[in-house]
Amino acid sequence: MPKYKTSEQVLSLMKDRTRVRNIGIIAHVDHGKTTTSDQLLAASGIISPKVAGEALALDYLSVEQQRGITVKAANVSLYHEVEGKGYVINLIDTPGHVDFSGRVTRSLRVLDGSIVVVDSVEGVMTQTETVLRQSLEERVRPILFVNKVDRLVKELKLGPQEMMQKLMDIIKEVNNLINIYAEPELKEKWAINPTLGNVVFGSAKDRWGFSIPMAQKKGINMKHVIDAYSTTDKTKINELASQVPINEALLDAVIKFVPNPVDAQKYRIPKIWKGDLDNELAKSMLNADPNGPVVMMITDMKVDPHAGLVATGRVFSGTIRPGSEVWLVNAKAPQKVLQVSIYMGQFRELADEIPAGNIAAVLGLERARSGETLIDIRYKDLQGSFEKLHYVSEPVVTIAVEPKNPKDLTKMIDALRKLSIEDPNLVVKINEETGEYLLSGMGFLHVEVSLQLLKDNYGVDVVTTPPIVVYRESVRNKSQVFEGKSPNKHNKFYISVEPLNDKTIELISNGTIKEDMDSKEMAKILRDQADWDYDEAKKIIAIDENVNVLIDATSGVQHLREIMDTMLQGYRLAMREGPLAHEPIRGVKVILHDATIHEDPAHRGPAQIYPAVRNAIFAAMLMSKPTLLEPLQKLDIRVPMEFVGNVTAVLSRKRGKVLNMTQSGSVARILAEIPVSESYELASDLRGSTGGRAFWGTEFSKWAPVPDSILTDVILKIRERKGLPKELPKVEDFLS
Ligand SMILES: Nc1nc2c(ncn2[C@@H]2O[C@H](COP(=O)(O)OP(=O)(O)OP(=O)(O)O)[C@@H](O)[C@H]2O)c(=O)[nH]1
Repeated sequence: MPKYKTSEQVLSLMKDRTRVRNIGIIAHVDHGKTTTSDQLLAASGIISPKVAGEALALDYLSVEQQRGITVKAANVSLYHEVEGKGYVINLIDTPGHVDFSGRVTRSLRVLDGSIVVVDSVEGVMTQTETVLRQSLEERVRPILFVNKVDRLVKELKLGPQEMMQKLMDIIKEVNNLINIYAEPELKEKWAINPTLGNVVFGSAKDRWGFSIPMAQKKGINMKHVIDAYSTTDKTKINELASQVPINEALLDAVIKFVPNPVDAQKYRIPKIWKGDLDNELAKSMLNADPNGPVVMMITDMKVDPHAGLVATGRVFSGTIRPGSEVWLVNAKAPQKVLQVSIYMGQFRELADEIPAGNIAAVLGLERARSGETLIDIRYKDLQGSFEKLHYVSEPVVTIAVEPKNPKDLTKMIDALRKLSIEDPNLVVKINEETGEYLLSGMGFLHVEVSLQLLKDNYGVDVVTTPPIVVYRESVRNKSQVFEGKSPNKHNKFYISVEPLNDKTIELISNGTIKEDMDSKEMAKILRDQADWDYDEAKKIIAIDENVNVLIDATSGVQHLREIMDTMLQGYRLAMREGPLAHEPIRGVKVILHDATIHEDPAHRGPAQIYPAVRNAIFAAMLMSKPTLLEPLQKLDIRVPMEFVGNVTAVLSRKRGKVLNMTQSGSVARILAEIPVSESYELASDLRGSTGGRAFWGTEFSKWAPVPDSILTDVILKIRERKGLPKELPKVEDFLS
C-alpha cells in the first residue's frame, strides 16, 4: 500500500541526507517515461492510484497533453519505505523528444541517478543512446527499466525463453553503451546486472514490474506474465500489479543503487565544479554540508503569472532559506531569496529551509537564468562556478513572428522574453534590417510547441513565416593574405583564413577548449589532439561562440594593444554574419598577420576598425572556396522489411543518405541522415509510405556543406529573404 505523507514529513526527512535520492527518468520518445513517473507519483500518495496512467500528472501543460509528449521538466518529491526506513526521492521528469534535449541536459545536472526506460519491443534507440551518454558524462548513475513487456506477449507472442532472450539482448546493448561512454573507473562499477536488482522488467501501463531478486522473493516468473496476458480478462494483470507493484520494484532499486547526495557529491563535484577544490565552498560541497556556505546551481527558470520568476535547482552546499543573501556568479549581482519551496507535482509547497543535497524552488532571483551559480554572499570572493551545460543540439530552425492584432505587439514581445527565459534553447532575436521578431529552436517541433505556448499561456495569437532553416558559412581552402582598410584609410589589417580541422571543431564544441583557459594548456591540447603547431596554437586570442578562432601572428605592431578590444569586437561582429548570406560563420581559423594602426585615437575608433577587420576577413573568405553548411538530422527508423524500399525512396527524395541498415526478425533498422531543410513533412511522408508501420527518432547530427549543385540557389534565396541584393557577393565589394 502506498504511504501517504504530508509535505512537512517529506521536508523533515530531507534533512537526513542519507535518506535522499535525486533521480530522473530518461528515455527515447514514447518508451513510457511519463507513464512510469505517473505510477511512481500515484504510489507516493500525491495523486489517486485510480487515475494514474490516464492523468499523466507530470505532463501538465495542455500542449503536451494534446501532443502526448513531455515538454517541460516537472519536479516532484516522493516518499518510499524500504525495510521500515523512509526515504525522499526527488524525481525530475525529462522530455524525450530530441528537440527538447536541452532540458534533459539541464535536468541531469541536479540528479545522481537515472532510470533509463527502454521499450522491450523497440529496444535501444538513438535517443536512448544520447540520454544514456549524457547521463554518464554527468556522472549520473543509470539503472534500467525495460518497459512494455506486455507487448512481447500480446504483440510478438513470445514464449518465456524467447522473452528472456529478448530482454537479455537489451541488457547487453545497454551495457555495451555504458562500456563505451562511462569513465574508465566507473565502467565496471556501473555496468547493470539483473541478478543484483538494478534492472526492472515490467509494464508501466499495467502497473507491475520486478527485478530478479524481487521476483525470486515473491515467487513470480515470466510464465505468470504470459498467463496474465493470455486472457482478455484483466484480473490476472491486476493481481500481478498487486503482487509486484512497479513503484516498489523501481523505488527499491533506486534506493539501493542510486547514491545518496553525500556519496554522490564526492565524485560529482570534481567533475562539475570549475574552480578551486580546496577552498571552503568546494570542501563543503564535497561533503554536501548543510552547515556550510550556500552553493546552488539553477537549472530551470519558470515564469509564474502570480509569483514571478521561479528558479529551480540543486542545493549543493549549505541550507537555503528565505532571506538568504546570495551572489549570482554569471549575472555578477547580489540578490535576496524571498521564498523557498519543494515541488509536489505542479504545485510548490513552501518550506522554511532546504538543506544541501536537495532540489529547491526559489523565489526572488529575478536576475538568475538557467545555468546560474548562486553563492552565499559572504563567500563571493572565492571564485568558482559550475561547469557550463553542454547542449547536444543547436537551434537550427527559425521563424519570423508578428502578432495577429498589431495592438498585441508589446504583449508578444513580453511573452517571447518570458518564453526564452524558461527555455534557454529557444533564441529570440530582432532582425535589425526588417524589424521582424525571429524565433529559433532545435527543430520544427520545438518551434511549433513554443508558438502554441505563446497562445495558450500568454494569449498571443501570431502569424508566422514558414520555418526557415539556419545555415552557417565556412571555407574549404586556405586563402592568401588580404588587406582590409578602414574607411579613413589610416588603419590596415592583413588577414588570411583557412578551415579548422574537425578535431578542433569538436574540442571547441564540447568545451574542452575555451577562450578563457590558460594558453599553454590550450596549445598543448591542440598540439596533442588536433595536429596544431604548438607555437601557432599559443597565439590564439579569441574563440567565438560559433566555433571560430582568431590568431594574432603579428609582432611589434605599434598601437595594436590599444585597439585590441575594438579589434576583437570587430572580429566577433564579422563572425556573426558572414559574406555569403549574412549567416553565422563556423569552423574558420582567422589569422592576423600584420597591421598598421593610426597613432591618433581619434582616427582609430570602432567605426574605422570594425569595417577594416571585417573587409579583410570577408575578402579572404570569398577567395577560399566559401560554402554554406546546413544542419543534418540523424534518423533511426524501424520498419517491417517489406517497407524498406518505400522508406529509402522517401529518404532519397529528401537528399537523405542511408548510413547503416540491420535486420532483426522481420524488422529492419535504418540509420540515415537527412538535411533539416528537407525534414518538414518527413513525418507524414514516412507514415504515408509505410501505412503507419514505421517508427523513428530524430536527432541533430552535424553541420555539412550544402551540395555545390544547389549552393548558389540556396545563397540567393536566403539573400532575397533577408532583403540583400540578389546576387552573389564579390571579393571587390570588400577591397577598397
Ligand atoms: N503496451 C504498453 N504501452 C505502454 C506502456 N507504458 C506506456 N505505454 C504507452 O506508450 C505511449 C507513450 O507513453 P508515455 O509515457 O507518454 O511516453 P514518454 O516516454 O513519456 O513519451 P514523451 O512524453 O513523448 O517523451 C503511451 O501511449 C502509453 O500508453 C506499457 O507498459 N505497455
